Amino acid sequence: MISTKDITGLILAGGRAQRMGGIDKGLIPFHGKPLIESAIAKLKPQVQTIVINANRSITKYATYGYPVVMDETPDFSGPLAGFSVGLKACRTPYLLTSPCDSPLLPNNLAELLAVEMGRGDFQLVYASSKEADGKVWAQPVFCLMRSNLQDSLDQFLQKGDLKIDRWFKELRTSTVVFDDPLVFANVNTPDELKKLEEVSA
Ligand SMILES: Nc1nc2c(ncn2[C@@H]2O[C@H](COP(=O)(O)OP(=O)(O)OP(=O)(O)O)[C@@H](O)[C@H]2O)c(=O)[nH]1
Ligand SMILES: [Mg+2]
Repeated sequence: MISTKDITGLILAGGRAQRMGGIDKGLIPFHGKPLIESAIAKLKPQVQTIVINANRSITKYATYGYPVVMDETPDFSGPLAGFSVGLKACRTPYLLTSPCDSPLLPNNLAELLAVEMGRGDFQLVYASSKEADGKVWAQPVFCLMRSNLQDSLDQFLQKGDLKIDRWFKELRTSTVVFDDPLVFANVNTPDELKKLEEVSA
């Protein structure tokens, strides 16, 4: 059984946030508090400790009391660059990832992904959401992986590939479908931020 103490939570706050006007998304207020505080509050009870991946505002992110790791590549090459430095900083057997811009992330994310991880010989289990129309969508930035995947990921990135789904295809993976699509709602634009505040008031 994988327990809370076996898991480090990695919050991905390293993107450019271009659709948000290029400001640092993790620090935008959501219900009056920086978005990242919602992610920290949701993840904290689910993991032993947290690591923040950011490429800007490092001093500000550091005030939350967790290690802040920057991408090793300076070109904003996507979330896998964050996974890579998160795996290097991880001191537990498992790493759970979540973006900084999904403030309603599931309270049972770690629990359900860990149960699935224990059901088979999997290396990584990612979340999927069931939308109102019944369609199932992969939510690959919400995933639980074995922390020994560092070499696999670095070899993949060295090939020049950045696509998360192509890395997953190299691994033994499974998924867990969450029925409430709202828990993965993410804010990419000021308008989406406003709408999500309204529905989660
Ligand atoms: N470490 C790292 N994380 C990234 C990078 N690009 C995106 N992410 C993270 O991946 C998650 C999903 O990315 P997006 O929703 O596209 O966020 P974004 O790239 O900041 O926003 P846009 O520039 O508008 O696409 C977010 O948590 C981002 O912080 C990157 O180059 N490096
Ligand atoms: Mg992006």
